[in-house]
Amino acid sequence: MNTMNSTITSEASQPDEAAVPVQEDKPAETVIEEGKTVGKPFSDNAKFKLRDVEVFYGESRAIKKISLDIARNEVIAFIGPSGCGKSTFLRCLNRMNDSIEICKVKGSLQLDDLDIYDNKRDVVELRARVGMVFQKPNPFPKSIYDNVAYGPRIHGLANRKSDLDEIVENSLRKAGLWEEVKDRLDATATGMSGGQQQRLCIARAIAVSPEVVLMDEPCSALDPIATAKIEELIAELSESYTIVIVTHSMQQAARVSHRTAYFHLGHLVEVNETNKVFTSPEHELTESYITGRFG
Ligand SMILES: Nc1ncnc2c1ncn2[C@@H]1O[C@H](COP(=O)(O)OP(=O)(O)OP(=O)(O)O)[C@@H](O)[C@H]1O
Repeated sequence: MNTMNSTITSEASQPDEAAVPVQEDKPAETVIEEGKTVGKPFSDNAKFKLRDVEVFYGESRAIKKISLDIARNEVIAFIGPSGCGKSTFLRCLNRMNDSIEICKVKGSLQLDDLDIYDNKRDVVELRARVGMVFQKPNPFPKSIYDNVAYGPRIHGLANRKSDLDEIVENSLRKAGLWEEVKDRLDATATGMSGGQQQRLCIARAIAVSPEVVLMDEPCSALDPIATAKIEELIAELSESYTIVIVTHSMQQAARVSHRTAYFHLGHLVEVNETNKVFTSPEHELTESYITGRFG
């Protein structure tokens, strides 16, 4: 476990190091010990080993000494109130935060034995291993085929057209989209429904054979039927990939994930088997959140 540098009393948007009173509808004496996460944050089969991770936006510390393992082929859900740092932490896993100039990441972040933040790291290669699907479907304004073929082309994964065709077909099949689009691969992707576009983005992400797929609220722009399709897909994909999903829906976390991580004010408060988090959480802040007392 990590060193515990300070003790911070819960609640929102206060200066980092201050101990501040909680709001009335929150547990009165709840404290979060920095760097201390209850439950089972570590694994014997880690794909990611993340230790004492801190993320700063300028002077403001958005992630506070988080340590966590993410296991191979697990689906882990990140949940917590708005602004608690779920997306910020997720984006560290493939250095998506690099594009934000004021953002600085500290600590040790390893993918297998590779230091993700090594200065010499090829970020394009890293993102091929750790793909990402965003909140809003963001297909390129190109054909369905070219969206999926884009990554394999830039990474030189296919020498012949027939190889590329095969990658495109397999990726669309894995994303549960092949039957719907096989007769219109040349049609523009932006003409598809929102749910189809999101499955296309998943096909695009898996076309470069990533080991990990990060999903940042992938269903928040979708209707319940499209959401159900993506959730089925997550279950199928978890046989081949490690999946990290940020979600505001506790029902979704309960349906799709093996472990759930509860974030609060930049701390990782609790990580446990999903069933345990939702039936008998160990930390009172987790309990307050899942019972709807705040969030
Ligand atoms: N680009 C940025 N510049 C400055 N501060 C940022 C930036 N992105 C996020 N933050 C801040 O970092 C903290 C964590 O934000 P983040 O988006 O990671 O939280 P979240 O839990 O994913 O929230 P939500 O559920 O609302 O998407 C917040 O205080 C937020 O205001």
